[in-house]
Amino acid sequence: ACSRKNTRKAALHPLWQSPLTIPGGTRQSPINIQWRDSVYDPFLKPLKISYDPTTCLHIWNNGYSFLVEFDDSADRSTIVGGPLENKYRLKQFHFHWGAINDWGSEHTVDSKFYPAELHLVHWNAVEYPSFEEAVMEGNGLAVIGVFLKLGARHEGLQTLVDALPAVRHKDTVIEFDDFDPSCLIPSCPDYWTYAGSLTTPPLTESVTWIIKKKPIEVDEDQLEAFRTLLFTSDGEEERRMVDNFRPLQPLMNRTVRSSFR
Ligand SMILES: CC[C@H](C)CCC(=O)Nc1ccc(S(N)(=O)=O)cc1
Ligand SMILES: [Zn+2]
Repeated sequence: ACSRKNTRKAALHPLWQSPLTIPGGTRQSPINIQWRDSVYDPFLKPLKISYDPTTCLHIWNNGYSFLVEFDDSADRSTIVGGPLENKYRLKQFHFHWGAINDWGSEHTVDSKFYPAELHLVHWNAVEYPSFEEAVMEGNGLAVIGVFLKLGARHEGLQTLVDALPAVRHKDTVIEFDDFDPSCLIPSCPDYWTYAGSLTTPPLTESVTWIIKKKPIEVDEDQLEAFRTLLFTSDGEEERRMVDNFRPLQPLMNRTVRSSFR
């Protein structure tokens, strides 16, 4: 019998209609974080987070997730330290979640999925003139990942949840101000860090990932509120915004470092 040449085509993911792995990609995200394979790095500094709630601008549904965007025209909401060599400005934060609580996060820890994951997206405004340029550079972006687990109601998240009905459809936006996203970040300083990529197109390999070890707790109603959003615009046949996470990507030649023993 003839042996079928193993022509592994890049699988297409229904949500993004683009290759799951970038051809030639060596640092794609998300990945599974194998706790015992992570390497403690004593030279990692604590992450310093300084957000100004008055930089918060609006919430919008971009058809992949809902984003809260910030005024990044000055160094008013920034992070510095941790694995970073420069100060990075907060541009937006958004979430990824599942149709049910058994999955939804993009990263996994020892192959465990969380029901959702928060991404706070920052860009290197010291070295690059704009977010759009930083997106194309190896050290252009820094994304803090925070896992969400089912538990107590999160009061800080509730102000966001209350605004979601107003951005139910793709390309809807509402003004949203005076929100400090540091209320969504666990106080425990422990994190993992690795070199990765955006998890939606353009999938550029420009992200220093900082994944918090501790999750935050949210309740079932708050997760359900995420699932009432739609991928589709007003007037289109409704498709619920769920399972908006990218499949796990190969670790390849990377080490995940931990800030803790
Ligand atoms: C020209 C490109 C454009 C400007 C990029 C727009 C953008 O912000 N994309 C983005 C941001 C974060 C993530 S994630 N999920 O945190 O890895 C995925 C995609
Ligand atoms: Zn994301």
